[in-house]
Amino acid sequence: MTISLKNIEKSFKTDTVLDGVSLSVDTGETLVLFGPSGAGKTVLLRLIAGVIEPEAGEIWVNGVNMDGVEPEDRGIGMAFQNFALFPHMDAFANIASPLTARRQSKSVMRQTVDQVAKLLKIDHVLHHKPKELSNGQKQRTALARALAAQPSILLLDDPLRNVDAKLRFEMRLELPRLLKDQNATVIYVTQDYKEAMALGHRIAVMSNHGIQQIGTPEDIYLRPANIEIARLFGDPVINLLSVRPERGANGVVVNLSDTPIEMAAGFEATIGTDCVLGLRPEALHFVPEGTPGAIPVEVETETPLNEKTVTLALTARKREIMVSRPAGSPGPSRGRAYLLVDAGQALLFDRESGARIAPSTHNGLQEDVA
Ligand SMILES: Nc1ncnc2c1ncn2[C@@H]1O[C@H](COP(=O)(O)OP(=O)(O)OP(=O)(O)O)[C@@H](O)[C@H]1O
Repeated sequence: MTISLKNIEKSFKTDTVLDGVSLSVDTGETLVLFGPSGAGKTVLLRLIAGVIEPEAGEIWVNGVNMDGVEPEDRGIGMAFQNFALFPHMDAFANIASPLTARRQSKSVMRQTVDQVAKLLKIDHVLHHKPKELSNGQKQRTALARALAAQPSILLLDDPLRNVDAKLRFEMRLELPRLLKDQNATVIYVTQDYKEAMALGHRIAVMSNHGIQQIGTPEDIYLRPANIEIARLFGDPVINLLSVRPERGANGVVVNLSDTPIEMAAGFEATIGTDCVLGLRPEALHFVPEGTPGAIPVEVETETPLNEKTVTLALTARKREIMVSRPAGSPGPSRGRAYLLVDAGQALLFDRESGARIAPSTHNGLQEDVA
């Protein structure tokens, strides 16, 4: 089942929420809608579900225009933020409700409910009524109900929002497997970039009434369309430093701590312009003094996190740089140190517009931007 949106426009009174949104989702694909609160993610799901109507544009499901098709006739499963559980039924009956309606046999029903309940870690509360469930459990019950129905199209609105960090981590690993088994076409809303990267075959980044960028998690992380998107993905956040590229001995360079960093090929057009250099904390590496191209810095603090160690360092002009390295790997905890930049991962943005500057290839063409 495919979904295709063409130039969708939606306003509430005078407030424009979506201004010309187009996207398509393939059969079996999980597309994540990611963006800040109020970006219009829920509104987009509700439009696809048919609960509200767009002012303009078209919604196609599997090649059929949904204009005038009632929500219940669209064959779409949903789990929305407000749970919408039946209060008089226990969690089991809630999850089983779409199967009951389809007159599934008791044993198939039991098996399906048990499987999703186990996966979502609510198998111990199946006999609880909604009022006896925590918000996180209610949310997982609603998600379990949507999954148990095994619809070909599934719209999931931030289904792990109220779930604690540890469980979310586990779900990020488990959910893609289940969705793959079901071969469902999924649109999944989240505000958590790690969830977006773990679950999405592609991610659509929404803000300012539309989709700012759509691409694979790798595209978005390594080739963000602009500074705003670069900042939304990654923890610690990407380092952003004002620079003016110059011509160096072997191509274009930018200066940090009075040391030239050689950029990858293709940035000649940026020479002398005001740019912002984007360096992911993991694209910086501590190296011994005297390593060619290394930048001198002063290490201020070191913070051990679970799987990585994050170091705050200052350049000669007291600009802050965050460096991240795998936990347990050696690195300085204070004082003078030297950093080598992975030039292939260094990004340049136009300082005025914030747009990423794509390097031109040797034949003068720009790289493909998603
Ligand atoms: N029925 C409505 N009437 C008026 N305004 C609405 C209505 N539904 C949504 N909006 C507005 O549309 C905008 C987008 O809302 P939406 O719920 O889609 O955001 P979101 O991206 O899903 O945010 P969150 O991540 O917080 O759920 C908001 O400014 C909201 O106030």
